[in-house]
Amino acid sequence: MSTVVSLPLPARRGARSPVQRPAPRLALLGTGTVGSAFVARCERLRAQGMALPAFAWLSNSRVLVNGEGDPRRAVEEARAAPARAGGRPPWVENEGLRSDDIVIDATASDGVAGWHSEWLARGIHMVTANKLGNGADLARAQAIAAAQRERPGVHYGDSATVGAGLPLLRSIRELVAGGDRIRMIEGVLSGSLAWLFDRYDGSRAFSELVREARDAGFTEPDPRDDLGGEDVRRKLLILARAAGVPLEPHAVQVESLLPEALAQATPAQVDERLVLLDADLAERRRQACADGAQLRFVGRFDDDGISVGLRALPDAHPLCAGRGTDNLVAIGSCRYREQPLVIRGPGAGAEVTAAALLDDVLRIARAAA
Ligand SMILES: NC(=O)C1=CN([C@@H]2O[C@H](COP(=O)(O)OP(=O)(O)OC[C@H]3O[C@@H](n4cnc5c(N)ncnc54)[C@H](O)[C@@H]3O)[C@@H](O)[C@H]2O)C=CC1
Ligand SMILES: N[C@@H](CC=O)C(=O)O
Repeated sequence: MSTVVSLPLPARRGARSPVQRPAPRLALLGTGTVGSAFVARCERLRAQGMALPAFAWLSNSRVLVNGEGDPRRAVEEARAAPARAGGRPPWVENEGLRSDDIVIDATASDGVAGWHSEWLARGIHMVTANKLGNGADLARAQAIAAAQRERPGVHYGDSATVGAGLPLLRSIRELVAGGDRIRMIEGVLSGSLAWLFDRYDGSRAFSELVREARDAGFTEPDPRDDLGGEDVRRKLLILARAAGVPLEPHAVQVESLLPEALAQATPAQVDERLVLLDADLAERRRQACADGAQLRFVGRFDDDGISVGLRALPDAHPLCAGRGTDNLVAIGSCRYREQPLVIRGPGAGAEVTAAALLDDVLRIARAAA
């Protein structure tokens, strides 16, 4: 298998009717926890007879590899490639994509998210686990929405970005399309923090659990994005914007769990500084237990504002009912005025996220057929 230099359009074989278009192909960015699980799922289902678009190429920050052979071997090759010293990412010069192809963003890269609207404008479908498309600056989310309006047949699949594919975004969009108004969204939106506070019973240090959550693939590549509340901020922004409320990131009040020395650490220092979390969280847990409460990291959006932070909730509070990586989200609207609509289920992990990406790919492939 060789590194791709360029991808010219394949020669057309035989006669095609003028309306027949080449089959869409997949181009995967990111071969880490989520990207490699996506490829494994595709190839498992393909082996079981499911019709799926072929891979054109896969890329990470180091190399771009042709995916037309065995994509699992392409992932191994990409993951084993040596680090690159700076410069533009490997796919920028050589992407060779054509309209109707599907780019899957399984990176956490701000640079890649900056390309989403560009690909849509070129008629290339996007499927993303990366929240920095619709969950960062408002101007970027608006550019993505504008590109979709200008190319109505071109799809932006973002179900993996909130709840790792739980039917949260879909439900909000359908309620709004049906004339409803979303008045409130409240819940546990971080799978890793849900898992951490579910497990944190005082028998082990919080920092030890953070390492376990990271190794299990629940956290962001940099776990400070979870611990600092950034990940939940992004998800709340995505949900609020889907509800038709165009908020800027600074509108969200974020209570970070990070002590300053951990927030300022270099990536190489993060692991050793995780212990700095322990004393404060042990005290907050002790206080919560004394009050008959449990710690939950909660995001809330309503007419009064939007906030993210750690709350001590009474044991019987509905948001304490989640287990493991469960996200548990209540949506209040004009339709669901008395009792909120509640959506609960696993909200992090490579398998559920890869499945959400593939669901979006399949929706696009079906629409294109
Ligand atoms: N782990 C989870 O449960 C969930 C993760 N996500 C999202 O999935 C995304 C990926 O997460 P992980 O797989 O855990 O991260 P990871 O750190 O394991 O993998 C990231 C990959 O992106 C590649 N990459 C970075 N910059 C790049 C660039 N400019 N061009 C091409 N490739 C680039 C890296 O080389 C690496 O292969 C993140 O945005 C995360 O928020 C979303 C839902 C759930
Ligand atoms: N790090 C995220 C992964 C899914 O979005 C989380 O903990 O929920």
